[in-house]
Amino acid sequence: MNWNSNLINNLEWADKIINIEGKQKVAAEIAAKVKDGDIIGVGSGSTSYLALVAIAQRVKDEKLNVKAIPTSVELSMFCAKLGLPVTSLYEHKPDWLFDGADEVDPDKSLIKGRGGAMFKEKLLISSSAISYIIVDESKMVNKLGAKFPVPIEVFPQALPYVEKELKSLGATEIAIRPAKGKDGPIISENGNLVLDCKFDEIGKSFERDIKSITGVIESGLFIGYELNIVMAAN
Ligand SMILES: O=C(CO)[C@H](O)[C@H](O)COP(=O)(O)O
Repeated sequence: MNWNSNLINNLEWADKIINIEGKQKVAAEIAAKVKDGDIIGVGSGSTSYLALVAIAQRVKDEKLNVKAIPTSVELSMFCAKLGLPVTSLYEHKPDWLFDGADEVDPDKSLIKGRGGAMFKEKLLISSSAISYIIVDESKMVNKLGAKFPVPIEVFPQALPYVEKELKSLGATEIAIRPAKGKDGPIISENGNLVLDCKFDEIGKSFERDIKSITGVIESGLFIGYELNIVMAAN
């Protein structure tokens, strides 16, 4: 068993990753982009984890000087475990980043945030010169919202107001994301609630419309960003 597979086997969700071989192949392609001195933004989720493992392997083998900016506590812990030095947006701007997505439409717009990390993920994508989004065929949709609701991070006391505003934007279902392993709602890494919101139609202005509601920290809609979609073969 090599170094990579040891780490992957240690993950509690390793056996749940769909199309692991295809994603590992793409992870190797992403790792091949690493240059000495790079500052790399690290997205959250299982696909990002596979890319991180491949990058850490290259860094270790070739003794590269690379720093990561993780988008969640989970990925920060993985960076530590993999021996990848971590930095922050205070000190560095990412040269490039990789991340996953829950849905990708034909215009390369995304829904992200199954892991609840969309605020930091959007901050990193907005701060980075180049963004690689790793997906497979299962993430491709004709229309955003086809498979996933839109995650929205909300300041807790703003909940009644935000719900009212989301309904007037056309939300047909609004669910407060429940925690696992704790009673009550999930609390994001920024101390907020996460709503999962369904809309019949997601218009081009929706990302801006949702963000303009006082109390909304961020949504998982990524519309009109310059993204490189990297597809894992099935
Ligand atoms: O946005 C995310 C986390 O907030 C993830 O990138 C997205 O949920 C995809 O995850 P996975 O690679 O595990 O399918």
